[in-house]
Amino acid sequence: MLDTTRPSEDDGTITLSGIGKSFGSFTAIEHIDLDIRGNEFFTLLGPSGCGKTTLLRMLAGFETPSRGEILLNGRDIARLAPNQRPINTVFQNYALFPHLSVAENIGFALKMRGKPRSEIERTVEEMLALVQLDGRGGQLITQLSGGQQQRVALARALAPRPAVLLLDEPLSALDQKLRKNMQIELKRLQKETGITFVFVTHDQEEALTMSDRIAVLSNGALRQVGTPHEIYNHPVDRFVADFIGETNLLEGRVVHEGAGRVEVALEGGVTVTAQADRPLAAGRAVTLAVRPENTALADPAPGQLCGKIDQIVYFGTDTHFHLTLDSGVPLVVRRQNRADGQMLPPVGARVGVTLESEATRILKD
Ligand SMILES: Nc1ncnc2c1ncn2[C@@H]1O[C@H](COP(=O)(O)OP(=O)(O)OP(=O)(O)O)[C@@H](O)[C@H]1O
Repeated sequence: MLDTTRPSEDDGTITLSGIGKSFGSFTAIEHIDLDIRGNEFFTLLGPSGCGKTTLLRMLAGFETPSRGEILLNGRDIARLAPNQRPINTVFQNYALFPHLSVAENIGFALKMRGKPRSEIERTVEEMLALVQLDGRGGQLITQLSGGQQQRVALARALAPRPAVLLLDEPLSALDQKLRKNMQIELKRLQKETGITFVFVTHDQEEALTMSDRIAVLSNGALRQVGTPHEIYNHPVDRFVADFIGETNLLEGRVVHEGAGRVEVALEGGVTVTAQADRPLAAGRAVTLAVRPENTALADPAPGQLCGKIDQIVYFGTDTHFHLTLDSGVPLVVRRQNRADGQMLPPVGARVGVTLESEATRILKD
C-alpha cells in the first residue's frame, strides 16, 4: 500500500561533517563525522549526558550546530528551521493533542499544510492500518492506553512521509512487555515505510535488537560505529566493551611480538591466547576483553586460570558464576542451563576457567 510512496535508495541519507555544539564554554558535542544511510535503522547509543539528544535536536533543527555541516540527500540543512526539513520527531512523552481525536492528531500536519480533505482522510486510514489501530480514528487520545498513544504518535510523525524519522527514547515510558512488542513493531514500521529512522536510547539491549547500525557515544564523541554484531563482538575500546553487554577485562603483557593470535601473560602468570587486530610488541601492556558466554568452568589445573566462586546467580536460561581469580581479579562465567539436572560447583569451590581464544580480544587502549 505504501510502496508507491516508498523513498528511493538515496533518500534519507544524512552526512554529518565536523559537527560540534557548545553551550557557552561547555562542549556538548566535540567533532562528529558520521554517515547515516538511506532506509537505515540507525541508533545513537550512550550513557546519560553523552550528547545523544543534542545531536538529535541538531538533526531536527531545534538546536543550531556551533560548527560543521549537516547534509540531507547532499543538501546542507544545518540552518533550516525544523518545519523546513523533511524530518519528523517522535518524543518520549508523545506530545499528542489531548483535545483532538486520534484521526485529527494523525492528520494534523497534513491539515496545517493545506492538503485536501480527501487526501488527509486517505492517509489517516493508511496510517491507522500501518500502526494497527484500524477503526480507532474517532476515539479521543485520553481513551487510549500508553502503548496505543505511542502508536498514534508514530502514525502522526509518519503521516507527512518524512525522509527521516527521529525517535528520542520513544519507548521509555512503556512497561517491559509492551516495550518489547513496540521494539518489534518499530522495526517493522521502519522496514515497511523505508524511511530512515534515527533512534536514541541509552539501553544497549534495545540498540542491539533493533538497529541496522549503532553509533556509540561518550562525552560528546563517537567511540565506534558498526552493526550490532561488530559492536558486540569487536568493541574497539574499553568504554564500548564495558558499555555494551557484560564483559570481563583482564590486564596482561604480550609474550611474543605479533598480530592475529597473540599470547598474553596475565597478572598472576597464566598465559592465554587472544586476538589482536594490529601488530603488538613483546612486553607491551594490554587489556583483554572476553564475554561471560565465551568462558567456561573447568577442573582447576596448573598453568590455567583458577579462582574461587563468590556468588552464583540463576537466570532461568543460564547461570552466572562470579569468581575471584587467584590474581585477585573478578571474572564472570556464564553457563547455559540444561534440563538434565547438571551438577554445578557450589559457592566457595575452587574452579578452573577457560577462555575461548577466538572471542578473547585485545582492546585498543
Ligand atoms: N541547552 C543546554 N545548555 C547547556 N548545557 C546543555 C544544554 N543542553 C544539553 N546540555 C548539556 O550537554 C550534555 C549532553 O546532553 P544531552 O541531553 O545531549 O545528553 P543525552 O546523551 O541525551 O543524555 P540523556 O540520556 O540523559 O538525555 C549534558 O552535559 C547536558 O547537560
